[in-house]
Amino acid sequence: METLNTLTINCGSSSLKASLFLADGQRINYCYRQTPDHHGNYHAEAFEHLLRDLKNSPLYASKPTLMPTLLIGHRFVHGGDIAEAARIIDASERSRLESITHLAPLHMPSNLQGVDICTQAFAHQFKLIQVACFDTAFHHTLSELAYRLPIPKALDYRRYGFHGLNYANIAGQLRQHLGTAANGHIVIAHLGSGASLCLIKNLRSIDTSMGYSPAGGIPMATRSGDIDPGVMLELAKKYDDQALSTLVYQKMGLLALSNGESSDMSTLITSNSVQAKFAIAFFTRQVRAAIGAYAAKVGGIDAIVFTGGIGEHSALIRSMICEHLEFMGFKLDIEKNQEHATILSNADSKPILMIPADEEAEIARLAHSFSH
Ligand SMILES: Nc1ncnc2c1ncn2[C@@H]1O[C@H](COP(=O)(O)OP(=O)(O)O)[C@@H](O)[C@H]1O
Ligand SMILES: CC(=O)OP(=O)(O)O
Ligand SMILES: [Mg+2]
Repeated sequence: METLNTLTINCGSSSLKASLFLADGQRINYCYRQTPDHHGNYHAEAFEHLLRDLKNSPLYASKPTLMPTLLIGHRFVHGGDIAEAARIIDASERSRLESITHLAPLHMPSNLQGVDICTQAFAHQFKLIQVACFDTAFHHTLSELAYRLPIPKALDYRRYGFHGLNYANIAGQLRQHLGTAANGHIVIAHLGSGASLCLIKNLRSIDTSMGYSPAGGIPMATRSGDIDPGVMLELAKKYDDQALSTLVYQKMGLLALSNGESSDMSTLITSNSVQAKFAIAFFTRQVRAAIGAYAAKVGGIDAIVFTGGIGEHSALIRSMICEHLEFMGFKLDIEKNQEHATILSNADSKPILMIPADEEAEIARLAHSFSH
């Protein structure tokens, strides 16, 4: 396969992460943070910073006579009903993606904007190949028991599941850490600004906490996760569509549980307030409950993997989640947990791992399949 310079773009709900994978094997990472409780177009400023930084990157270092090809892989949080992990972004794919934008309003508008910004910034200097890589694709292995919602089939809503690019990348690394045990029942807890869990078996998704949209599942920075449909019915009487969407995606979760103090976990951890402690206790209890539910569904789980900004960096949150999981055979090693080691568990515990999220590596791998 021809190796091309590849740029990956990943708009998270609190960040813009990009990586440049250069043809010579070099990798350069870029990360720009923003508060997730902004309205509307909140990745625009981050894109400006990225373009400025890319101007000074090795991408522009050589001056070839022919127009070089640049492969750009974009993380698209929602892929809709298609099973492919990635697609070339042509006019028809673009309009298909536009038609499902409302299903992930914190991500999809920025995902599409990223494509336009890249076209404007690079099309005059590079031959562009832009590829959409889908978070939903990893969950196409879910059985009907896992993807059906308890509503009439004719309504045609299902569980899609998200964070799949990171789950796929982690699944690809598990054999190296666990050997054949990697084929067991493993819960991956992706705890970032958006948060979800995935139960895998034979390295494939068999259940996941997010549902039809990335608003479902466990509570997140500003999203509630699953709540009583009766509450939604009451809220629908009080708010119009736009206000209700803003409430559900931007004003709930940790931000609401901490009575508005912060949606950011590291800020909550450093706070001494009662409401910050309450939000943390609520979050960790819900993550633990999701792990327990998966264990009960399949008769026990063999390993737990923490990933995502919180899962990677917070020893406190990991220890609060694992505190009551000893009965399932999971015990953290206090020192390894503090050191953020890859294997966090005690010698007499089932494996507990920490694997950094690297959606970019998976995006680059998928994009490369379109390089010729
Ligand atoms: N050292 C830390 N301790 C606790 N939380 C942290 C730490 N570092 C990052 N986080 C949290 O990780 C979250 C962001 O995770 P990330 O996966 O980067 O989000 P996203 O991809 O959705 O933008 C924020 O809540 C942030 O506070
Ligand atoms: C799907 C999702 O919520 O992604 P992120 O955690 O990057 O916001
Ligand atoms: Mg993310």
